[in-house]
Amino acid sequence: MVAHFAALKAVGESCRIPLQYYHNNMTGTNVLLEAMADNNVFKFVYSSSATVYGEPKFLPVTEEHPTGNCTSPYGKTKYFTEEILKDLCKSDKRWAVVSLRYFNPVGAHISGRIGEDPNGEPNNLMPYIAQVAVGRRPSLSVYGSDFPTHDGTGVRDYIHIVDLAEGHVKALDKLRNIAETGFFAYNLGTGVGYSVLDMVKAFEKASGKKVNYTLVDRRSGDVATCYADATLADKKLGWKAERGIDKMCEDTWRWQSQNPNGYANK
Ligand SMILES: CC(=O)N[C@H]1[C@@H](OP(=O)(O)OP(=O)(O)OC[C@H]2O[C@@H](n3ccc(=O)[nH]c3=O)[C@H](O)[C@@H]2O)O[C@H](CO)[C@@H](O)[C@@H]1O
Repeated sequence: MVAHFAALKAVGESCRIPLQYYHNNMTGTNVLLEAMADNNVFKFVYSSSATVYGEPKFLPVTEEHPTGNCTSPYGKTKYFTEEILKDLCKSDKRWAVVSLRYFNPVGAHISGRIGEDPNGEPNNLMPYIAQVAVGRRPSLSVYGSDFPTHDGTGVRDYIHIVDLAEGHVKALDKLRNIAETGFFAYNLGTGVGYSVLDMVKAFEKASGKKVNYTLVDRRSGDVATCYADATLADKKLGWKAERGIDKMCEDTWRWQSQNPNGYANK
């Protein structure tokens, strides 16, 4: 049996206060691991994040890149949890852990019925763009236009949520089929970086709507550029991202235009 740990990511992301981040993630990890061992479950997929790498020292970022120099408390919880899991695997050879380091998940299910509906004002780029396009918010604030990137705005590796889900299925298959134990980390990204303004343009094309924006100061903790080398996941899990930026925007727009208020007022 294989357990999945996505719930803790949701808990971490819904908390704004660093102490709560740490408390929820760290306490949750220990309680879960004990409960698993008590029930003879030693296989585990962990939802980690590219934020464990902090400000990239080289690009594209491989799994060999040093971790821990995180720029946010959220990133640190991901790093600390990975460290706990590595120690666990070293000290008890029964454990096999796959840590999936997500780059920037976006998009929605193709049906338009399952999508992202953050509470309050979105923190992340894609839901913000989608809410501006649908008329729910007047304008996007673009955080920083003086980064050393092709247009001055931050560059990220956006990955379609369905590709990400398929990465989990591959990770589960691997855990089911290997005799090997230990800690294994894989980047889940496309290997391509797009700027904030690239995303705005792609979304305008997919939706046919204007996305108004204003250039404002940088947001604290944001790095200039981050994108993955995802070849290890291809080699070891047989996974690679299949959906590009147009598909990410089309599917997000289908969800947002069919559900302008998210899951409310159906
Ligand atoms: C350091 C950190 O906590 N990173 C998290 C953050 O990544 P990250 O900060 O990269 O993701 P965002 O979607 O928030 O931002 C992407 C890019 O858009 C810009 N931007 C964002 C919002 C906005 O209103 N205006 C704007 O210009 C940002 O400056 C950045 O350049 O969210 C991801 C998706 O949940 C998480 O996986 C990451 O772990």
